Amino acid sequence: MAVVGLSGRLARCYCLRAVRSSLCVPALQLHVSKTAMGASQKDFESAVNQVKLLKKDPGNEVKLKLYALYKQATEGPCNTPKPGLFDLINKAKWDAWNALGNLPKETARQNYVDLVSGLRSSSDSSSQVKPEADKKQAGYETLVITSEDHITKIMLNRPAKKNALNTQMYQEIMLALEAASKDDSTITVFTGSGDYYSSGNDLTNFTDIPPGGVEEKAKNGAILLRDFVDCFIDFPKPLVAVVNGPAVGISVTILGLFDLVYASDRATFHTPFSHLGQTPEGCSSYTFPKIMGLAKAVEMLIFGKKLTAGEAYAQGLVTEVFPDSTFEKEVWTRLKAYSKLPRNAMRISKQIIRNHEKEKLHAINAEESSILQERWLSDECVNAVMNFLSQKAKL
Ligand SMILES: CCCCC/C=C/CC(=O)SCCNC(=O)CCNC(=O)[C@H](O)C(C)(C)COP(=O)(O)OP(=O)(O)OC[C@H]1O[C@@H](n2cnc3c(N)ncnc32)[C@H](O)[C@@H]1OP(=O)(O)O
Repeated sequence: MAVVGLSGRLARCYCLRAVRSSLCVPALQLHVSKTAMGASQKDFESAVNQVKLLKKDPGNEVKLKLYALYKQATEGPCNTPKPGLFDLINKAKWDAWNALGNLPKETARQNYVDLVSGLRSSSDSSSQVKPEADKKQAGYETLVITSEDHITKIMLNRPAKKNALNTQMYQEIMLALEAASKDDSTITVFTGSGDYYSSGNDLTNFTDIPPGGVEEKAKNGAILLRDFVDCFIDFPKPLVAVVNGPAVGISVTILGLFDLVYASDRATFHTPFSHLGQTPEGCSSYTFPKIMGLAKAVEMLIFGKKLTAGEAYAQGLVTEVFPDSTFEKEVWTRLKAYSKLPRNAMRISKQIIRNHEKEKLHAINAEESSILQERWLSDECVNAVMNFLSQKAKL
């Protein structure tokens, strides 16, 4: 009976794809609307990315203009109810969008591109950034991104929170992957700052409830999760995880979508899904049994067994383990050598190795996200998250 009920809900969730662009944030809309329009859509997407990288804050008035043009370009004339008088920020956004009336989508797109281009030139000419500092990409708050030696390094940067992934970090990672897929690096590397690689999903993500209530929260979370994991499935260049310390939850599951996983001997790998009333994501319900065999995958994904780096290596999740004392030096020497290999050959080899599974992975990701959408509303999950938050005095 549960299965019948669930499949009905799954079917409803598939239908949600059609309205996805009206529910999610710009970064996600960017991801799903790529094929919708012609040539200038590319310029528009690139302008959307460039906004995130502006070196100078353009100020609220310009931000509202950008917001309004973005909405008009992607959704057309303002079509949402006017926010209440005291909802000041959303009302200002609504007013700006509504003021564009019936401006055609194409014109809005062009105006957006022009506005960003103006902002970029004034931002570039006014900034006096030294070449050394240019290695670090601006515009990210939860990540530190550097490009050097043909390697783009994406470092999770919330060390005080053990690099837990909050909504902003999910969105910034998607943008960073989009940019890295197009930059001139040959390989892309993820790592964590501080003592953790990542403590997984930020459990306070569950506390910020929108006006539509917990159902809307769960629906948006499932869309975000699905788009996030899709970015990893589709990433075209060799993707490397440099696991500098413990890894939990989604930061572990998506390792199955990486091409190399190097771990410090201090790293551990933990997926406490049942403990949290949750279920596997990141395609791990498929990749883990494939990588380590069903028995070991079940131990991790259902029973939450925490693996040491050595165990994760023995089970095929980790490519190689290094002593913590020499970890950084050894790994980066290795990666610098790999990054000099011919870019196209590596890219095409990855395609050959991964492409025949892509469709399957997308379907699995959709199913896992949809099941989690239901789980997040369950008493089991709510109680577990409340428990963590109250222990940490977040409530
Ligand atoms: C779009 C949604 C997609 C959702 C996808 C779903 C994914 C599923 C998962 O990822 S499940 C995994 C969820 N993660 C956890 O369950 C880990 C929770 N954290 C802990 O158990 C511990 O914090 C620890 C073991 C990671 C570290 O313990 P330690 O005692 O060393 O450190 P603290 O607990 O004091 O942590 C320091 C501060 O960091 C905060 N923090 C750590 N992890 C998280 C987290 N996952 N979410 C939110 N906050 C986290 C912790 O609260 C401390 O904050 P404080 O200093 O302000 O108290």
